Amino acid sequence: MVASLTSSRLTPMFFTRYGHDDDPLTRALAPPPGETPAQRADREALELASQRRSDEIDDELRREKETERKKKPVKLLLLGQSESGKTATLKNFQLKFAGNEWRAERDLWRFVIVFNLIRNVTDILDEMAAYAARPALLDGSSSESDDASTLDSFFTTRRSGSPIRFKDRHRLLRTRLSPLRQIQKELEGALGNAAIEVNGDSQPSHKPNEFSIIASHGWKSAFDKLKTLRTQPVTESQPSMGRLKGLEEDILEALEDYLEDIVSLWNDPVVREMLARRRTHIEDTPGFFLDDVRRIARRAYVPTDDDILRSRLRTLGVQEHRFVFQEGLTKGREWRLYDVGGAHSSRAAWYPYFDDVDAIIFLAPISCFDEKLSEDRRVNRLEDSYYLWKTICECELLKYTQIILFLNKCDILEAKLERGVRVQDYVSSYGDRANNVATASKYFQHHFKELMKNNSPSPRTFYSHFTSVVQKDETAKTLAVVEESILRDHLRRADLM
Ligand SMILES: Nc1nc2c(ncn2[C@@H]2O[C@H](COP(=O)(O)OP(=O)(O)OP(=O)(O)O)[C@@H](O)[C@H]2O)c(=O)[nH]1
Ligand SMILES: [Mg+2]
Repeated sequence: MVASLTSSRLTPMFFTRYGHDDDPLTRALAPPPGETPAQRADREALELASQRRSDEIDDELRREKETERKKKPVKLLLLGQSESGKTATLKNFQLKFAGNEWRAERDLWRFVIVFNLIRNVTDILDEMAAYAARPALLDGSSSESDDASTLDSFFTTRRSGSPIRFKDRHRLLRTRLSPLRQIQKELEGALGNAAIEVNGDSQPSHKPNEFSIIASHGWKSAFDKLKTLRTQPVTESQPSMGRLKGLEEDILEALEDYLEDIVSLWNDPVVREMLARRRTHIEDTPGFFLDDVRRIARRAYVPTDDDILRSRLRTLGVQEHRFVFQEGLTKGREWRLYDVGGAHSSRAAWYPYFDDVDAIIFLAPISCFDEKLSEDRRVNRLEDSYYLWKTICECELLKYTQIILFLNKCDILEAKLERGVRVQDYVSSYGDRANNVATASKYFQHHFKELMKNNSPSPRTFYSHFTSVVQKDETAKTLAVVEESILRDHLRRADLM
């Protein structure tokens, strides 16, 4: 190198000032004057030995760096509005990559599933009561006066001139099933704040501080609480500790006692008609288990993977889940998944996590084009997803972070369109495109892609997947692709550091 520089570029002046003989380093490295052949051999042997040692140290440093690189946890943030499927995606990660933890928690999910089932029942009872209170409004004729206003007598209403009449059996069902409300309350107490859904403007009265970092609310903390309650001995000073055992027994007895009534309520044509008139698609709501009541209301019931994926416990604040992957490309490596609460009140807690994540999975439920946010009934859910997506794409702090979009709830979208709900009635720009799942999902995907392109601070790749994250086999395939893509970025980042 020096030779070529010497011949082609350096000036005579350079040689005058920095000639080899004058260079201090050259002088220091030069053999001592008058060195004998034996001294020279000793010196060269010494130099060789120190070179070998230096190479060994370099190798050691390289190995240490490689080990560090392999050990560095992969950090993944799950974002999206409430009920978009973030926690369900996290469950799929655990199911596919960390089966031991998944199996260890299986029996605890029973509490959540039974809680969801009981809430399905009390939701129907609430709908009946609400309908009884305001039947005329619901049929679009506010002037209509009905001949009954309470469920205790009967209620009637009119649609296409045909009255609905609730009979004594409905009153009886309502009375007999009302003790389930107490069990629901106790389960809410055992599972914590995550069990309390926000509806409309109403907030839970004991609303927690949702802005704390790693807020202790969600499935993880609910299960920690259950585990403690389950293992603690009953003592007089701590009578509450034995409550879980008592609660478990109460639940099992109640489910056996009320099984036939629950089935009757759900299969009753008059109740179904009332739900239809109230436009309450209870079968599309999160944590719907009424079709499985005979399977679930048994002592021997063990939750299946599908049941767990379909169960619902909302997340508040941000929850960190650490798994050492037992499968996949990153087997042996720790992943830290941050599952956030998607409701408006939880969103301020997201920001501190943007700084140091390898990737984001953004969940956009595309079935919800005709729905409103539960925490703010004025806001269309699809519009809210677009808005959130745009905010994430334009964030400077996330400029170099890989963002993967899951266009989720495709199964519900398909069912909805087959039921005759028309996208164009809610999304005017949809025009007269075909009202089927393939066309609609592509249309929504295009909109998300455009938002990313137009709002990212610098060009980035648009990664997207059509998902129904309650379908575990399909989701497992998607997650394998996602794992590879995140790992690639993660290693690139680790190399840069
Ligand atoms: N049918 C269907 N249900 C889904 C899908 N994704 C999620 N769900 C269900 O929707 C409900 C809500 O999902 P979660 O994963 O709890 O939603 P989240 O985004 O974590 O909601 P927050 O914790 O409130 O922010 C659960 O009962 C899920 O089982 C889907 O693709 N299809
Ligand atoms: Mg959640």
